[in-house]
Amino acid sequence: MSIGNAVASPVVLLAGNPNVGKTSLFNTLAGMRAKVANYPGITVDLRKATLSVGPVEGQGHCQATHTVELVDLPGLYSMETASPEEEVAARSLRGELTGRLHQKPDAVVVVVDATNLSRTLVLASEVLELNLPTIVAVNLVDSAEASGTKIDFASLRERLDCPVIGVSARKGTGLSELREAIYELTKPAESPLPIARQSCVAGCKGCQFSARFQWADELTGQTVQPGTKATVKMDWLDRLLTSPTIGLIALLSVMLGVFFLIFSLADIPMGLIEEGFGWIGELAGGLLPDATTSVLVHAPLAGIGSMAVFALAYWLNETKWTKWSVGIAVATSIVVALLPIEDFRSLVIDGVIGGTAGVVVFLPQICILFFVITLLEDSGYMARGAFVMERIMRRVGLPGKAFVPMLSSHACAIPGIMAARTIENWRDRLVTILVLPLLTCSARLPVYVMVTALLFGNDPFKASLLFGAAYLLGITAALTSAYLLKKTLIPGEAAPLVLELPSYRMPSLRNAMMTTLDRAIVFLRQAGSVILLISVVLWALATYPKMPEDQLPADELQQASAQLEYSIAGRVGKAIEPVFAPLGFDWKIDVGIVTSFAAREVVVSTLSIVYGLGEDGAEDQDAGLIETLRRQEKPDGTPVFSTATSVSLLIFFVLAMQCLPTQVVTKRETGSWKWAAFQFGFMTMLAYGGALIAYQSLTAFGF
Ligand SMILES: Nc1nc2c(ncn2[C@@H]2O[C@H](COP(=O)(O)OP(=O)(O)OP(=O)(O)O)[C@@H](O)[C@H]2O)c(=O)[nH]1
Ligand SMILES: [Mg+2]
Repeated sequence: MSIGNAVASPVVLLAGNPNVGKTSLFNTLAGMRAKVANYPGITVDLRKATLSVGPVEGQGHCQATHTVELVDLPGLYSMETASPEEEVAARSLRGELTGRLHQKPDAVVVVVDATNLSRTLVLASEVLELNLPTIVAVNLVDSAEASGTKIDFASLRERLDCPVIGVSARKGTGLSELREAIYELTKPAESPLPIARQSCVAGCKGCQFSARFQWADELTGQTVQPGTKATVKMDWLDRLLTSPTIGLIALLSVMLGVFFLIFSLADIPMGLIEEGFGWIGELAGGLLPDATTSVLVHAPLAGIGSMAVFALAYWLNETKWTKWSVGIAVATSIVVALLPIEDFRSLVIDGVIGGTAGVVVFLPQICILFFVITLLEDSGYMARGAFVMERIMRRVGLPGKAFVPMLSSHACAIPGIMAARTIENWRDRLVTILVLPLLTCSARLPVYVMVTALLFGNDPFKASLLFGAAYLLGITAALTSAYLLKKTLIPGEAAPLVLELPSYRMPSLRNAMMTTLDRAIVFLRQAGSVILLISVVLWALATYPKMPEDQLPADELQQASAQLEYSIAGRVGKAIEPVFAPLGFDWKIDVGIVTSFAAREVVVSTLSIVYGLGEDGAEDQDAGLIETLRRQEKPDGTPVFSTATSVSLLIFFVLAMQCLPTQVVTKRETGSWKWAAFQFGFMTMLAYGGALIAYQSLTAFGF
């Protein structure tokens, strides 16, 4: 333990080759939920957790006596590294990253793969030579056992001269022993003996690498008895799945299957959520103060309610209560308290409930998507997909290593852009970062579902085809943009992928459920904070200023929409109408386009507020967003959401850069606002151009 910093817990590093299960072990040991998948290069930065350790007592339970800081490192193949994330791991091991960790490492757990000991022990030999207190954790013993492999742990322990423990991060075996071993190495000792291990490559100059491989091979030969139940040979399957044509067809079919599943399974839960919100709306309508309530009752009630909503949104978004945020909350609450009763009812029913309901109904689709994708990733299939895509990616000048960032960007561009750190070459990395936000992230899902439901409400097959087409458009746009960037602004050859195919592993249901839960929480948090607040602001913009009584049209059915046009949102929408008219958008859609530049999902809530307010009678809310949108007509009596307009809207949302947080991360990772601005510019142009072409050609053909 470092001297002079007596309170800090000992630092224990989890190191090892990529894909040996370090993060899985970290998650099970410390109860964390860091991202895990069956291909290398998932973890790209340090992650820390507190772990209680102690001796094993009685029933094999670990008696916690002190805590250590457990650090999950990115995987690395060797201490002599090339890529930035491997560098992070190597420097942490050498104790050079003391700025990020409290202190130099006190102990290391080298994780090796029981099903591939000879390869994964190579790094262990390098780590052991750092002469730190070290434990070798042989992970995946469940898989090794299943194939009948026998490992002589006692012999390994003796030859490596350090504790060697067989563990399974998946099944939880060996974890108490591992905790105890960590405890033994980190407990305060009177006068720790310096460690001086012998190098397995001593006396070998210039042949270090091959000498290490030879050493690891020999050691494995002496201590491992290969399984008699030879592992199921999947070579033929891999040949098919990684072949250029069949592999691509397989990948497309798998994805189409996933979308079909989304549409056929999400219907019922989506209906339930919609009904639930309808019911909440009715309940609120009944409970809220009405014209008969005294202002003395209504005003304080409204003020307190508003404060409660702010508290919820701040809490969900982990916003600190600063002078500013308290000021905004108090000021808004006072305004809300002073609202006329009718406006207050509309704020709650149309703004708060309508705005969040519009987005939350898409939760089932997001859950199903992440559940299935996580299972696919964990099984090892996605790594085969990587091989297929790699050929195409290399042709357009993207490095093979861009696959993982591209795959993560299908959840959210932010972790995708961070994952691009695995790409060594700066130009390659820059191009990858610039095109990643073109891939379909989960925030686009609500828009995709809305449009597909508008067009093919009752046909899950056609809906999944259109959905797939939107994904494909994103991928094609990303690849084409990368190609063009490589040809013009940022030239250079792309490095090929040197990825070995991970073996198929049984996907972990628990992992899939946890990932799904995480994504659901992120989504709901966003709905309950950012989207809720934007919805309220938007409601205000779409409600005020009020049209003077004497100007309201006599026909009651036209009053609401006249009032909407008179509001600030209406005026802005009308002002920019000429800009978007060639794309087939009316001014109400334009309001949605403008608000969604902060966050894409907002367009859905905007449309439900704008069209909800524009229709007479707020009671219409519980008809559901899709029904409301379908009913909308242009002055000439044709539907607003015609095929051409719907497709154009979809294309706009596939291609547009509408996410402030992503822009901030692009700036951080590229070191300059210039690239973030460039990204915004080219994507917006692409979106406008794509939607324009689609709308104009579809209308020309009479759609
Ligand atoms: N059967 C089995 N699978 C495991 C075990 N531990 C991890 N896995 C699987 O192995 C794969 C890789 O796990 P990760 O924890 O992401 O590996 P990692 O070492 O952190 O990988 P990088 O971060 O890419 O270096 C995942 O598919 C896990 O589900 C285990 O004990 N048994
Ligand atoms: Mg990891």
